[in-house]
Amino acid sequence: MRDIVNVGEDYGKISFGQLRRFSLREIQLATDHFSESNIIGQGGFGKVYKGVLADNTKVAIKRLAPCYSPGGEAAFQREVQLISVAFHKNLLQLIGFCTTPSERILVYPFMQNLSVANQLRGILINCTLVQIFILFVLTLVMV
Ligand SMILES: Nc1ncnc2c1ncn2[C@@H]1O[C@H](COP(=O)(O)OP(=O)(O)OP(=O)(O)O)[C@@H](O)[C@H]1O
Repeated sequence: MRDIVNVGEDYGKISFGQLRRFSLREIQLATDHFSESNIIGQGGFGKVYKGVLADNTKVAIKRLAPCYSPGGEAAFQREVQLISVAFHKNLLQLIGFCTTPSERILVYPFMQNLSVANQLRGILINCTLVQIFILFVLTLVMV
């Protein structure tokens, strides 16, 4: 049986499954008030923060970028609805969400591998840039 959560006049009634609804205060405490030092990634949806909940659970907190609107609200509803009904062994299960007039946030389990993969991608890009720079300098020296 799915919970129907009324999240405000703008949203209407949305089915969110068995998701936990977090208060903004809980999210702020988990991320140390969205501290820059807790940013672990940036996706099309917005910034992703590492967080620790009151029960010590490590989470990844996706904060919808304000500039994502006007499509942002619809995208948020779609993402929450789709993820709340999608159960698959390869799909990261959404823990919960937080929504206020100014914030739309998704809470996922923290995956160390995802974060490491992102860091490796950054290192790889940096290495490629260094290689291009070295090739450029060598070309200048040889000409
Ligand atoms: N659950 C998670 N645990 C750890 N790190 C995560 C988690 N989710 C996202 N991240 C980090 O945040 C980054 C951005 O993730 P996000 O899912 O927002 O965007 P994306 O994977 O680039 O795809 P999209 O195109 O949907 O935005 C990832 O590359 C990863 O480093």
